[in-house]
Amino acid sequence: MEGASQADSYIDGSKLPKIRVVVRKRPMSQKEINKNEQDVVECFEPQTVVVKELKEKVDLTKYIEEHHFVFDQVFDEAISNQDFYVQVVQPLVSALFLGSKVTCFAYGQTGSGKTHTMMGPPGDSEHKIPGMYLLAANDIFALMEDDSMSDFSVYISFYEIYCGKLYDLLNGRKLVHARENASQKVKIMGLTEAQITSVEETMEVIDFGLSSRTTGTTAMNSDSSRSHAVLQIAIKQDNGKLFGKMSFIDLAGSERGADAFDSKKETRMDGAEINKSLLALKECIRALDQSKKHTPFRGSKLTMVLKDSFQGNKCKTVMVANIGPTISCCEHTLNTLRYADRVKELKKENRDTSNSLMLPRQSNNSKKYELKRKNSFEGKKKLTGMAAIQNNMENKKISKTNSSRPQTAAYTKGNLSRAKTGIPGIGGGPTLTKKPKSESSNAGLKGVNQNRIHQLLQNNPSGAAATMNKKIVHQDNFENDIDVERRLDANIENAHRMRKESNTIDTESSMPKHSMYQQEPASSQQDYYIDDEPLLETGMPTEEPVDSDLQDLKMNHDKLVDLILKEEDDLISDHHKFIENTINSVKEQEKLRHEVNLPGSDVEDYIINLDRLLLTMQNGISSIRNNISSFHTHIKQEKDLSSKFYTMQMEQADVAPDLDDY
Ligand SMILES: Nc1ncnc2c1ncn2[C@@H]1O[C@H](COP(=O)(O)OP(=O)(O)OP(=O)(O)O)[C@@H](O)[C@H]1O
Repeated sequence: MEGASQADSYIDGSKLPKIRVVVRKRPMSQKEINKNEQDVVECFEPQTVVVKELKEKVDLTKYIEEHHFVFDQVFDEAISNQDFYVQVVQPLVSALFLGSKVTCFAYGQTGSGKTHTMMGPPGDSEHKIPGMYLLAANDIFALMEDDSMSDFSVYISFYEIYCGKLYDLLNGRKLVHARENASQKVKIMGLTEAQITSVEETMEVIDFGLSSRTTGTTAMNSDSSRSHAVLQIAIKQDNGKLFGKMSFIDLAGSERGADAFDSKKETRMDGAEINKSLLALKECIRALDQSKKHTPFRGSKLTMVLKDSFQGNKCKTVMVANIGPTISCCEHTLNTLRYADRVKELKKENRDTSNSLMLPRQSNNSKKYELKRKNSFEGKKKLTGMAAIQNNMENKKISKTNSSRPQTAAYTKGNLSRAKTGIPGIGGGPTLTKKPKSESSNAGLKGVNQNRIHQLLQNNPSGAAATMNKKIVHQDNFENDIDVERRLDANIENAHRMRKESNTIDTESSMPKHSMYQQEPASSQQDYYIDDEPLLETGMPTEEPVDSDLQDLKMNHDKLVDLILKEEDDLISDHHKFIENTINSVKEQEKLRHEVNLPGSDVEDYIINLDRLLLTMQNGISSIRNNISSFHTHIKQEKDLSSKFYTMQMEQADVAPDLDDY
């Protein structure tokens, strides 16, 4: 993307397809370079990615099998976050201001670059490379300055889905529950939604959420690769009505699905849940892509809370498949690409072999939409961002640790003035003056029109970062050291060379030069989706195990895991109710005891009432203990089923056909 001007790159949000699937390859890490690992992934922009898998025959000779995939767009290791944003996420921001619900998923194995893409690499505020969250926030607040948006406000929520449960990252990781209301809308009860008015506040809030994400109480749930992180930015009218919503989902490591059959119960539970949610996600996106009447959003908590992002013509979704480059992650890379490929099967006519973008780059079509302006919402909050969150938490007397979170120098308010952030693009943009409400409300019943969005995004502040591309690429690295810079430079040069050299894919020349490699005849390899069966043991969310007995076992196991997770939820809420009832009962008993001591009291009446109260308590205890016992039985069954599954799978692997049979 070097050299592409912002104007050339602008993609009109109204022209976006419902689903886009893009691939982003990360560069080699220093560790991988030190280990002399091979780079086995080649991206042929704009749409093709080729993975060279090293295989072994029974006679131990090695050969390469090439896997070709085609997506809406692929990006190699040379792409910076800024350029990636302009190509992939900025069109979503444009669609957001047309009133769409837009969603960006980052999918891939642990360490493939999901967080790097969404959050940017770790770094102090001076040298922080922004990820998609902040780049989008930057544009959102630039667009919010438009006169037509004066009666709208921006809200942010940030939560995590771990083992089928929702945790509010802006409220001390408090457990919250999703409920479907009478009009079948899914609401997360009690989820913190903070009003934000600037990029700086957005940064503070995200940073706060992330700090509570990494301070989990157990080693297991503090591992971010085991949970999905959902960041939602909502634009609401002043009367509280939702106008548009942008959701970023940093998905759990895709390889975690394989943990469904681990030896530890905890690991199995969340492995099964991750597996289930990634499968359900794929089905929901496919349903959206194919405009199906039924969307199976009830398949998992993840898809349930994102229900409104899967329905309606205005929903726009981008799935980013992050992949690693090396031979050691080859299997996971293939699984990621297969998953992404199934999310949206590109129709033949969309498989572009030319070098042009599939998407229209610019539109003159100015689509206007009508919005009713209503009187100011009286209950509008005064406090915004972190101040609102902290105020809220203080009011609720939430744990000390959260409210007294140490502010890092980088994110302390005041340190974050636009001019000082050091974030490429923030501070360099045009100054847009916001008209007073009375003036803008004379403007009529309009929102931001497409031409205006185009104009603002073209000139947007983050566009200033285009001039810093080289710096960004250098800083988008692992250890920020000189070696890594050199390596990245070399990688970038390589990528450019490859791009130039390869309008057609030459299997022979693009094969890694290594003595152990022996080229297998490229017979079937021109075709796509070679060796495309899902493999259970790989960690790829699995659809159907190879054998029907295994399939039955897996289905039963899934059901049992669902049941256990439900039992856990029910037990916690039943226990809560029991405690409340017990407190009331104790108060009543205390009253009875007081009354029976008064002169002339009816002792027989006292005994009857006491018996009633004790019986109710006893029934409560028995009911909870029965549920505990049934829970233990299911846990045992799940363990047996899991080891039976594992044994059968191993047996099947033993009798797997010889490679030569293919
Ligand atoms: N495009 C990139 N350019 C430079 N470095 C990258 C890129 N993508 C990823 N990295 C680096 O690779 C390492 C792993 O990336 P990251 O933490 O984003 O992976 P992840 O998929 O989010 O893993 P997890 O699931 O564990 O959160 C990090 O050091 C990150 O900075």
